[in-house]
Amino acid sequence: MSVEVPVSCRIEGASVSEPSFQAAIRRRPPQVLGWSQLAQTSLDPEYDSSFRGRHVSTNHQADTSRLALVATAGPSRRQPPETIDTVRFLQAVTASLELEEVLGALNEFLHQAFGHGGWEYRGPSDEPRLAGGHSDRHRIEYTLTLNGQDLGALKLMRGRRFSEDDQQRIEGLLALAAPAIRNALRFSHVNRQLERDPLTGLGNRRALTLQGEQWLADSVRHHHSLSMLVLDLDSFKAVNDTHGHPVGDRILCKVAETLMTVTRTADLCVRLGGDEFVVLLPETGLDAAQDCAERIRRALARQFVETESGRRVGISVSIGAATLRADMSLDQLYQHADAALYVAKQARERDPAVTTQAKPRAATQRPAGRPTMRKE
Ligand SMILES: Nc1nc2c(ncn2[C@@H]2O[C@H](COP(=O)(O)OP(=O)(O)OP(=O)(O)O)[C@@H](O)[C@H]2O)c(=O)[nH]1
Repeated sequence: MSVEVPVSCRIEGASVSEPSFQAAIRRRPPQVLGWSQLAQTSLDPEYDSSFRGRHVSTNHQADTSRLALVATAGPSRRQPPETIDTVRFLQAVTASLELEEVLGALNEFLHQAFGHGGWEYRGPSDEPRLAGGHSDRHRIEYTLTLNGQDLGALKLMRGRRFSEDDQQRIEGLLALAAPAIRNALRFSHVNRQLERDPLTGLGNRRALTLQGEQWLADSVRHHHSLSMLVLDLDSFKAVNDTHGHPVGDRILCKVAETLMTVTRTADLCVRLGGDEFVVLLPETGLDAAQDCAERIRRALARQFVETESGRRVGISVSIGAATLRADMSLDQLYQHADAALYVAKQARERDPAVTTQAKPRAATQRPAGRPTMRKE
């Protein structure tokens, strides 16, 4: 029986294969390994060349500041098992590509073997931090790397110290889990890219749908308000036509930057497409949403982009606001905000000095052909 099977069939297609990892596993065919064998699998110097160093950098010798091992309070009460079912372990950590689930499965195993009470994972770059259990006085932190690739850092905590034996065994399991963590990180990265507008770095329509549906359900469940702003730049076509698309692009980026500055971290700012943006405001009623819209409009009115010839191109925007009412879908919330935007645009066309966004009017209809929130 080969433990290569669950790894390759689960991971193939989602990431490149890891020949060194598979080669190492192939040399240890038995399903159940003793701890000493497992430690050798990952740490045997024979494998160092194929692994290009250890999968797991413990730093406990090189960098003691990363490792806060506190003196033991007494003898260990719980002995780790003498063997580990590597197939079951690999099946558990490769059963999902979701980082949270991979780390959950890993920590479940670690908990069974070492009885740690809590863990914290800090991913590389902008990965969210994940944690489980509770913090405790004895901590050990592993910096995870796989063939030189940063996989983040995992901190384990428990009420008694981690012995040298424990550390070696934990390293063995982390080494086995490293490819699964790497694949989950890639999956998470790809997913985030899919929800991002490449020009401005804001969320896109997909992000709005995913996050919006969740916030809408939360708002209904907890009777919280939820509001939406729909923004559309004024005469943006003329900006493009007069100054060229690169200047138009810089204006779109400036709008995104301003939205991120003016709104709260809890709000979601997305570029829906073209010169249209949406801000979703959780726990916000209509009055507060309109205040926010006015803050955005004023902030944008102070911004400009300078052309190569030194001309300053200002930014003008119309904004519609709407708040969630009973039985509204996300798309209906968008349509209400969009109707308010339409009123604001019309008012501005009649009188360019009109500044504020209009309230939604039930009777207001967009001309046919306007995109709905769901349309790609
Ligand atoms: N620079 C740039 N322009 C874009 C992009 N996407 C869409 N556009 C342009 O945005 C313009 C939007 O034009 P319209 O929808 O007519 O809007 P408008 O000129 O702002 O008109 P009003 O909304 O009525 O004030 C079009 O000229 C599109 O080509 C982009 O990524 N970059």
